[in-house]
Order: sequence, then C-alpha cells, then structure tokens
Amino acid sequence: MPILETKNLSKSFGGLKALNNVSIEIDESTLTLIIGPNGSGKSTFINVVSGFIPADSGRVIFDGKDITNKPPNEIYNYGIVRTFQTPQPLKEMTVLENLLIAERHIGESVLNALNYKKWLKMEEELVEKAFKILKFLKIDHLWDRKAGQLSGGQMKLLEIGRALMTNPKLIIMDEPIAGVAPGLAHEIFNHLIKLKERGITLLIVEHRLDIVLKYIDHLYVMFEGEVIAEGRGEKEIEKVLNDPKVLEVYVGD
Ligand SMILES: Nc1ncnc2c1ncn2[C@@H]1O[C@H](COP(=O)(O)OP(=O)(O)OP(=O)(O)O)[C@@H](O)[C@H]1O
Repeated sequence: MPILETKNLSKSFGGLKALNNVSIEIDESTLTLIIGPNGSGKSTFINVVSGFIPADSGRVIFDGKDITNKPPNEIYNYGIVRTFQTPQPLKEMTVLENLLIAERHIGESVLNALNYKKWLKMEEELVEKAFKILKFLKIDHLWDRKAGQLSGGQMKLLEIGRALMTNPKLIIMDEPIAGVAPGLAHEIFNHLIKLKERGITLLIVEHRLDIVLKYIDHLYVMFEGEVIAEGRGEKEIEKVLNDPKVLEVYVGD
C-alpha cells in the first residue's frame, strides 16, 4: 500500500488549470522526484498535498487516511512536513534555537509548563534530540551560530534539521539543493538516503537531475498540470528520460 496517494487532483487559478487530474502513488521509505519545466504545476501539487492550497477536486490519501483540504497544521500532525525553496529560519535565532522551536510539542500544554521539573526534563530531552540531528547533519559545530549567518548550503541543512525535529513520516522538499555547490548537494542527498533507510519517505521537487538521478527510486514528470510520464527503478526511470514526450517538453525550457 502506498503511503501517499493522490486521486485525480485538480486545481485551477482563474482559467488556468495548474493541476489536471493528477494521480500519483508513493511507496513508504522511498525517494520520489517530481520534475517538469517551469509552470508545470509541481509547486501547486506539493502545496495542495501539504494543505497550503485547497484542491478543487480529487483526493489526497496519506497513510490510509483522507487528508484532502485539511489545514496545514492538521496535515503536519499526521506526519507530513515540508521544506521550502527559500529556507525560512528565524535569522536572529541560533541554529539550536531554530531546531527547538520546530518541535511540535513545545509549549503544548500549559500544565506541563507549570510543572517546572517536568518542563526542565522535556527541555533537556529536546536539546538532546536537536543535537543528535545536528550531529547527523554534521552541523553540530554551528549550534550557536545565528541562522542568518549561515551559508546557503548550511541553511538547507538547517531546514532539513527543522523538519526532522517533528519526527515526520513524509518530508516534502521544494528544491533542496537549489543554489548549493555540487559537493554539498551530494552530501545533502546522502543524508536523505540515510533518512530513507530509517523509514522516512521523501517527495522532492528538484531541477538538478544530473545530481539527484542516482539517488531516486521513483520519477514523475509533469507538464501543463498533468503527469506525462512515470517510472520506478533504474530501468523505468531511464525509459522515462528517453521518452519522446518528456524530451519534447524540455526543448526550449
Ligand atoms: N497563486 C497563484 N495564482 C495564479 N496562478 C498561479 C498561482 N500559483 C501558480 N499559478 C500558476 O499555475 C501554474 C503552475 O505553477 P507552479 O508554480 O505550480 O509550477 P512549477 O512547476 O512549480 O514551476 P516552477 O518550476 O517554476 O516552480 C503556472 O502557470 C503558474 O503561473
């Protein structure tokens, strides 16, 4: 059973069909890539799945539950987290603080906050968890650096760290390596592969196919709001990339 499934998802902006009957299936613990020329509907698709934009019609099923058009915070509670093309850390806060505020339970209960000892223990556990994640991403040495002082690549890693604080089942990423130098881009994908091995599912929109191709399990190609090709595994993915329909949409892109 796929962990994420969309059925005939459609969304128009005025007269423009940004999504036209998009149906996809994503298996658990896999890395799926969506590509397509500018304006093909990729961002709209992930915005609808993560609840930022309502669909006009169609369904989104996650982990067996219908989550269509639920608000982002509810979708987040199901275990879906998304990262943005432009990372959005709080620039005046440190790397560690940015992780701490990303965790979903913080400040959850006023009663817990009033119980000082319990609160302190929760804080300690949270800091421990944040450091584990920073170590995993190899940015623990930057823990007290203000987020605004990080390089573009480090900010992308921080964005992944913030996502991991929420114990996600599915991470949806919008261009996780845009503007990142190749060395660090490969490093980021090596981290993502390890997350996949730990059972996290990854859905990624990214233009830099040359870098990401060797890491992906499943590929979707979108054009003008529709899925025009799809393939799982090395052989099928190669076929997709040589599909005349796919080659045609990339001419002049
Ligand atoms: N809020 C909006 N209002 C009106 N039109 C929109 C809106 N968001 C997207 N569109 C239009 O919907 C179409 C799909 O856009 P979308 O951003 O989803 O494409 P994309 O594949 O993510 O493109 P890119 O690779 O450039 O990010 C485009 O024609 C875009 O102009």
